[in-house]
Amino acid sequence: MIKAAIMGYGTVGAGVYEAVVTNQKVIAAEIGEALEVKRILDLRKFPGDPAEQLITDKFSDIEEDEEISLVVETMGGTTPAYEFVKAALLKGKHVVTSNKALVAAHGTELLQIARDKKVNFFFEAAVGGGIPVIRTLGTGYQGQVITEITGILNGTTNYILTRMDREGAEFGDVLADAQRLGYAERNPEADIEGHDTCRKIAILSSLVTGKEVNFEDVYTEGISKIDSTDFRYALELKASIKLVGAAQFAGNQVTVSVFPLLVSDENPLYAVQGVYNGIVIKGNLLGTTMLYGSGAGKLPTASAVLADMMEAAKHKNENVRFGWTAEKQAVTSHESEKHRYFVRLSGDAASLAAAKEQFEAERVIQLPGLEEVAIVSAPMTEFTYRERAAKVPNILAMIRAELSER
Ligand SMILES: NC(=O)C1=CN([C@@H]2O[C@H](COP(=O)(O)OP(=O)(O)OC[C@H]3O[C@@H](n4cnc5c(N)ncnc54)[C@H](OP(=O)(O)O)[C@@H]3O)[C@@H](O)[C@H]2O)C=CC1
Ligand SMILES: N[C@@H](CC=O)C(=O)O
Repeated sequence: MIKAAIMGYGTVGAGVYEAVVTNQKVIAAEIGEALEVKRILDLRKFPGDPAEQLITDKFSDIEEDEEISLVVETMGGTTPAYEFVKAALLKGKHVVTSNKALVAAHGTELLQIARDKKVNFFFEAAVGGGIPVIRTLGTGYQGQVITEITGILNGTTNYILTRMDREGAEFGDVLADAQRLGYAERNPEADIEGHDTCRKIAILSSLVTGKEVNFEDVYTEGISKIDSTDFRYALELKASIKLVGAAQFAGNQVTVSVFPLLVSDENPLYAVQGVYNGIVIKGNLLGTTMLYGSGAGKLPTASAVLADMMEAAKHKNENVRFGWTAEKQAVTSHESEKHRYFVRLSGDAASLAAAKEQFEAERVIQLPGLEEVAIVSAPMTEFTYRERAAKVPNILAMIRAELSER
């Protein structure tokens, strides 16, 4: 019998408990013994909950319990998650977490402690919710060179953008729905301003390079400036707007950034709607693949946590080779990245003339009833865009664009 503890009985933690109880027969058949949750750490009491008797508010009840060999961390944030996870690993317990803030900030150290202690530190649920992207990167892509990852990695923002696009819904209303459905972070600014996507693409990039990609080196823009007029233009361009984390790997040249992207209906990410995530991975042998599935929510996320628990149970006495080393991976400035740019301008002739010239405009879009105009630029680097934009008066907004030339 494997005895586990869950730290944090919120959306994901409760999902993990439910998954372990509901699927106990399947789990036992697969790992050859029963998996039981012995303790749950939370500050609240949960009267009437099926797990009520397991709740404790003392971490020492888990840390000091030698029967507990597997700890799941689903509290979120880094304090006290870092302290508790480190202590559990140092006690020789396996740790599974869904907490990307923890993994991005302290993953390097925690992976090393796990290696030293011959236990495992797994975090499948930290990226892509229920999508097994981390294990797929580690096993399914073995032996080939990964050149690019572009992913919709945040369920909350994709849910918000989809409803703004499809229903013309207001940003604030749909954010409240995402919170009610358990998709959003405790502080939803982490979703909206792109910080959550930033941590996720930094984690994926660290896994690809085998070195630590510091999330603080990742250029990050969120979706708070996207408005309903942007979606009117997107419709005209047969496109939609997605928040993406994008990384390119060319030898030791690595660029990683997060930004809203106009994607045409020919791009596989266009079809990724609602809380779903889609992660396009390019490899030198396989070409392009896309992983797709629920990016947030109670049971989809619990499914990824449970898979990690099973993997730890199958490797009780060994550390599975996984993660990255303490070597730092330099991240090249995002100014070298090349895009097309969708640029909105106030409608005066001088602005439009300057924009057409500076951005080598491939398209000009004038929508009825708007006292403004927009262009789609030729491809150019961020550096060139910024230099040229300084010469164009009255730019209202800019969104990077992945549009075909039709
Ligand atoms: N929700 C989702 O869809 C997904 C979430 N994640 C990640 O999983 C983690 C958990 O998310 P989620 O379940 O949504 O968050 P919740 O806020 O729903 O749950 C966190 C739980 O941990 C408890 N908690 C917080 N601090 C402590 C503490 N010091 N001691 C004991 N209990 C504590 C909270 O209690 P209280 O409420 O009383 O503070 C709450 O019950 C986060 O890192 C998140 O980023 C990853 C993938 C998807
Ligand atoms: N807030 C996150 C939760 C999962 O990681 C999201 O919306 O994707």
